[in-house]
Amino acid sequence: MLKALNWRLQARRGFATAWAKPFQVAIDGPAASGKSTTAKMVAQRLGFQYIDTGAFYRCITYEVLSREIDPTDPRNEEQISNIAEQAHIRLQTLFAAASGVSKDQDRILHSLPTTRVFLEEQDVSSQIRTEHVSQHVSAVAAIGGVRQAVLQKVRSIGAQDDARYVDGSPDSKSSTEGLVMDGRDIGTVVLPHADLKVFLVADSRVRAERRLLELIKSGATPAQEKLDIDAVQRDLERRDELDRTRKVSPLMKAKDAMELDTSGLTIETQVDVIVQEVYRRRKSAA
Ligand SMILES: Nc1ncnc2c1ncn2[C@@H]1O[C@H](COP(=O)(O)OP(=O)(O)O)[C@@H](O)[C@H]1O
Ligand SMILES: Nc1ccn([C@H]2C[C@H](O)[C@@H](COP(=O)(O)OP(=O)(O)O)O2)c(=O)n1
Repeated sequence: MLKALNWRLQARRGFATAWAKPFQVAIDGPAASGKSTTAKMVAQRLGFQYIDTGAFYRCITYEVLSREIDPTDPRNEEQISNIAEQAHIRLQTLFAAASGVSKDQDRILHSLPTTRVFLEEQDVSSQIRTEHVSQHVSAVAAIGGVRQAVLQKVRSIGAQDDARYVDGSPDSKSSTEGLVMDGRDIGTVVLPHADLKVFLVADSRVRAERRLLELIKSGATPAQEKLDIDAVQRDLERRDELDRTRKVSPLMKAKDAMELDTSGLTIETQVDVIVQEVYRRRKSAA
């Protein structure tokens, strides 16, 4: 009843002002399945806010490694949890000018929104994406105290009651209309009542090829990073195993999530499937 009234109001006043609770899209899945690329594009197409929860775990890992603390030693768990609790992390997503719908993968990637990540107001966007951080992040993310601290930080963004962490896009309506959040436990723990839950999967060889291409494009030559396709695939599978088997909020598909295998899909198609599903659910809730 209340929902129907809201949707009628929406028709008259526009989506941004009518719906008090933003439409929540939760995207989970294993490493390099396409979560962040898809989530950013969905957010851009719908004018929604985008929150990369993996960035929080990466920032904490970066800080832990900078202090030369071993994240795999259980004796360090309390110290690492304290670092997580005290860390001030802020995301700033900059949306590109409306690019319309394109089928050209390079053009699509070029017009992707960019997320800058600040740790204690220092821009650490590139430092948190190194292989060194990637190799240790699953161990840090498995610590209960770290998950508790990150959960608190990202939930407060999801509830829209703390603007400190996300500056949002230059388009202010994006933070009120809806929200796309990606990670490992968004549909199961962070946003259990999300309006749409998506679980992205892809063959591990395909994911390794994509990740390798991404690393090469970012300037890391295979020789520098000692990378080859088998090593990248092994590392992705090792991280997935750690993420799936940890005790606290492991990576898993929520019962009510829609599974999407991106192995044979173009980026444009996977974005389109989700955007159409958001439209369909909005319509049926009206
Ligand atoms: N359908 C697709 N076809 C080709 N490349 C893709 C596809 N989906 C994602 N990618 C690429 O794969 C890489 C990993 O995607 P990303 O979104 O970073 O994954 P995740 O956030 O799940 O780790 C990126 O370089 C991205 O551009
Ligand atoms: N909600 C989340 C998000 C990320 N994590 C963990 C698991 C991942 O190994 C790391 C990094 O996540 P991120 O999404 O940045 O990693 P990939 O881009 O998929 O390689 O953080 C998590 O446990 N829960």
